[in-house]
Amino acid sequence: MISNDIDIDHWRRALAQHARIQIPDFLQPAAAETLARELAERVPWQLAERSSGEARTTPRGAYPDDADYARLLQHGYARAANAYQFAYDSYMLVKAAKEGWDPDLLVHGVLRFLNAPQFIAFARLLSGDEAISRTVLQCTRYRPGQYLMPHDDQDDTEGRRYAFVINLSRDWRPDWGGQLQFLDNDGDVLETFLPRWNSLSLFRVPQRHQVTFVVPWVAHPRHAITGWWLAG
Ligand SMILES: O=C(O)CCC(=O)C(=O)O
Ligand SMILES: [Fe+2]
Repeated sequence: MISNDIDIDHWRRALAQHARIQIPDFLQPAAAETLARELAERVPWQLAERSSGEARTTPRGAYPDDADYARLLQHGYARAANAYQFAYDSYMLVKAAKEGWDPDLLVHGVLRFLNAPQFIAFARLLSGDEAISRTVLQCTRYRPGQYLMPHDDQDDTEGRRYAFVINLSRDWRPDWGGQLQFLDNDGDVLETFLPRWNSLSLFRVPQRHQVTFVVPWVAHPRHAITGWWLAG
């Protein structure tokens, strides 16, 4: 599934030095194609948003209708003036696997693959973090008007060590928004990762970052498989 051509030593040094990297051509091309098609055509999306003041993901099979969706988005925008907000589409792979949802989807295999001993060994090698013991995962989709405001991914209960994003949308343009940006405490943008086709964005947690607002003229959604490497 993962490309055999990744220069692990190079990326290990870059990650140790910068705490964030973007590896191009991460998956083998056929795997990237297959997963991209699945995200575009088969994944039954849920809406993740925070307009009530708490993170919520719509239950399986209960994506809001157009009117409810528009209302939720507008509530989120109104509250975004003063509070942390986000709105994006998600498919909760860990929960889906636990509860046996949609067994025909190939993305379940990605969760298994990214938790196999060989992959955990790869994660430890790349990061130098021997405490990494498992991977949690979700599929994500960002459409026009969706976004994820600045946050740092710190989660004391889960033990997140690294965050990663496998980007599966083609030919992403910088004017489309949907960029992963790293921020300092003054609000300056330290670095921007365009969600490039088949790249792996990988960064140490905690770090302040955001996914910028996706513009109305975007040609297609921003699809990704994203997750964390956890300790313990
Ligand atoms: O999709 C991305 O580029 C980053 C997503 C993210 O920061 C998150 O889900 O916490
Ligand atoms: Fe994040």
